Amino acid sequence: MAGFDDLASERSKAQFDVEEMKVIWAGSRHTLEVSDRISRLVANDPVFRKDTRTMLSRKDLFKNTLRKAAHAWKRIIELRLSEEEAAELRFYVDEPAFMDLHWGMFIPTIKGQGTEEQQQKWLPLAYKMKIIGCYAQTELGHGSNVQGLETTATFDPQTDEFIIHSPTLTSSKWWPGGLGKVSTHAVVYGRLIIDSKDYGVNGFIVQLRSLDDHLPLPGITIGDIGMKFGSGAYNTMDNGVLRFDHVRIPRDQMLMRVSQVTREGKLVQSNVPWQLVYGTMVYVRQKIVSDASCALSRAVCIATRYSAVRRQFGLQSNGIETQVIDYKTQQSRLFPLLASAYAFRFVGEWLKWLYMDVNQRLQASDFSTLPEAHACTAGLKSLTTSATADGIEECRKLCGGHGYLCSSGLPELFAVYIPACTYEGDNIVLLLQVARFLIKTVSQLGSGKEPVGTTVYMGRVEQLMQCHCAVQKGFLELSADLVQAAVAHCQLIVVSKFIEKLQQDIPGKGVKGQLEALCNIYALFILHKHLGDFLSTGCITPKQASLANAQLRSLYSQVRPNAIALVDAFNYTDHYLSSVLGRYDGNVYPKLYEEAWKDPLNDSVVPDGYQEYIQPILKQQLRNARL
Ligand SMILES: CCC/C=C/C(=O)SCCNC(=O)CCNC(=O)[C@H](O)C(C)(C)COP(=O)([O-])OP(=O)([O-])OC[C@H]1O[C@@H](n2cnc3c(N)ncnc32)[C@H](O)[C@@H]1OP(=O)([O-])[O-]
Ligand SMILES: Cc1cc2nc3c(=O)[nH]c(=O)nc-3n(C[C@H](O)[C@H](O)[C@H](O)COP(=O)(O)OP(=O)(O)OC[C@H]3O[C@@H](n4cnc5c(N)ncnc54)[C@H](O)[C@@H]3O)c2cc1C
Repeated sequence: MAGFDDLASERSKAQFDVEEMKVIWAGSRHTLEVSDRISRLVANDPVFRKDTRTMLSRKDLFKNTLRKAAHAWKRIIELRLSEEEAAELRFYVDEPAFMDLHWGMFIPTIKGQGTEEQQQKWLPLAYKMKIIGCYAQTELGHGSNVQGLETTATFDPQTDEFIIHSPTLTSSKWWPGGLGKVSTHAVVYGRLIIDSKDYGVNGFIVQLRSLDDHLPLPGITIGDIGMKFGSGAYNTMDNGVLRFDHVRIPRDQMLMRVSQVTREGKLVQSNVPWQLVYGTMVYVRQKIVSDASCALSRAVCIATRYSAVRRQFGLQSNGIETQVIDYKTQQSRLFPLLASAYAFRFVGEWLKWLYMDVNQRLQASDFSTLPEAHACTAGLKSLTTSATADGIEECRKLCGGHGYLCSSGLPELFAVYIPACTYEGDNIVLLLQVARFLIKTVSQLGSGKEPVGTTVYMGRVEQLMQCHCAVQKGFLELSADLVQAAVAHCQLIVVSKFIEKLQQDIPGKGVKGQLEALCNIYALFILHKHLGDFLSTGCITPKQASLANAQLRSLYSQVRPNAIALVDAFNYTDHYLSSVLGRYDGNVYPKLYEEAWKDPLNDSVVPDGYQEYIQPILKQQLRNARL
């Protein structure tokens, strides 16, 4: 039968050791073992089903998310899962929820910005989930411009407290996930005011709801901000609105690793840079890059399997039509995305290392690599999320009409994923940060300060000094071009980290060869996409451009017999993929047919509303009534 046979025969063509590739994708044998075990545990638990998600009302959807989150927590406790296993479990439950913000932002903020005393007080409560926290930074009027936040935290020396207040409508906190209906606490970012003087934005731990009956505490107004893009999708999350009316908190609830306010109301700066107030964003952006490879690989897995099952035109001698994956146009759209998924995986691995390295240096009071870490996390977050969002949509199109069905898994994946281009920093705003960093680096070239790390190549490019002079005349005027320069810089990082990966010891028959092909596809595809820039700047000649294109075509042919095995190496369960088109067994058509009948619209043969709205048209009663 079509599908079963197709994928089985594709798998038999693979020219490399898929099991070893799974290890490379996972990062280590240990990580593969953990993710494999936990993904199956989630897939086999009926509470974690997600096939009806797009059909539920918002209230039912949200309650179901709460049920899953509670069940996940119960399983984590019962099975005594380690921190790593628990994180995998939350990942495979695959439903945005308040837990993401509690574990992903609230706890890391206390760890990164709290003093040791504050960590000792708050972290045990948060780890045991005796309190649930979120990250309340963005306001109705300001998100990108963090220094423009309006919420105030005024020190009252009489009572040794801060008064947290929302002075205007636009100062209402707006967007924080987990805030709307669940969180008991938040890290709230507001302006520190002492003796009428404004000391800029700082973080404060604020209790929002009673731990007895969950009602908001006096002076606090909270709610959900409403439905978001798509059905199901991100609507499982209670993104919230929050207002303060002179809410008092003890002085020791200001996060004081960066600066402290004494009992007398004096501000004391510690030796760490003030930018650490932005530290959680660096951490989360780094994570978002790895997550991009997951989302993109998921879409690519669906589109690749389906492209091998789907047949159109070109009857062969045996009377069977051509698999659409054999069309060169399909390959030229699909394989660069497959290569990107691998590229983002490896650059994500490197970024994780960079982040850990910066953290270790910070502990030892070495702050020298913080600007580079900020530029890399900001730029790579921007590049990978934009490419992934576009890539998921391309995968939907690669699946033709059936890709538009919710049962393909792609519409919901797209709807869940696209806000990643906005949250944790709008992608253009982040590229402007990279551009600033690049200009600063260029401006130091003449001073004898050698560029290091990801900017080391700048020392070799003489024209850069002239660029600097031009840019000094008007950063804002040239910002659209500077954004392109920032993207190019980030692409260079992605390609060079892929090459560095290939220089490592890579065991397994044929594995390295496949990765080399993917790396070359990634690099040549970028070159092909920006051919005009490369030619107009004289970086390559027209002859080299056509050689590059020919090489790209030949690489597609090289990858073709391995395509299914390359997506099998992601080791995704059918539960995680939640796609009829991407099923491991390729049994697409019978299952699509079966799925259709599950739609609530098919509960009755004659639809509700027939008598009121269809029958009168057919019987011409409406027209007669008008005559
Ligand atoms: C799962 C989904 C959950 C979602 C959650 C969210 O969305 S949460 C909400 C997420 N919200 C957002 O993502 C909001 C996005 N907005 C922002 O992050 C900031 O407002 C900004 C960076 C755009 C501007 O900052 P600014 O007005 O302060 O102005 P400036 O540009 O002049 O920078 C001053 C200096 O600081 C440096 N520096 C900056 N950032 C960092 C950093 N992270 N680390 C280290 N350093 C950093 C910068 O390089 C510069 O250094 P220099 O040159 O003086 O040595
Ligand atoms: C699903 C979701 C979850 C979120 N979760 C949280 C959360 O948990 N906690 C939290 O605090 N926040 C959260 N946010 C808020 C998020 O961080 C902000 O929306 C984001 O930082 C973008 O800010 P903004 O909305 O102010 O966009 P804006 O800055 O208003 O962007 C609008 C447009 O202006 C452009 N623009 C802005 N500034 C510049 C500039 N300087 N130069 C050129 N162009 C510019 C942008 O590129 C964009 O095109 C979430 C948002 C979403 C969508």
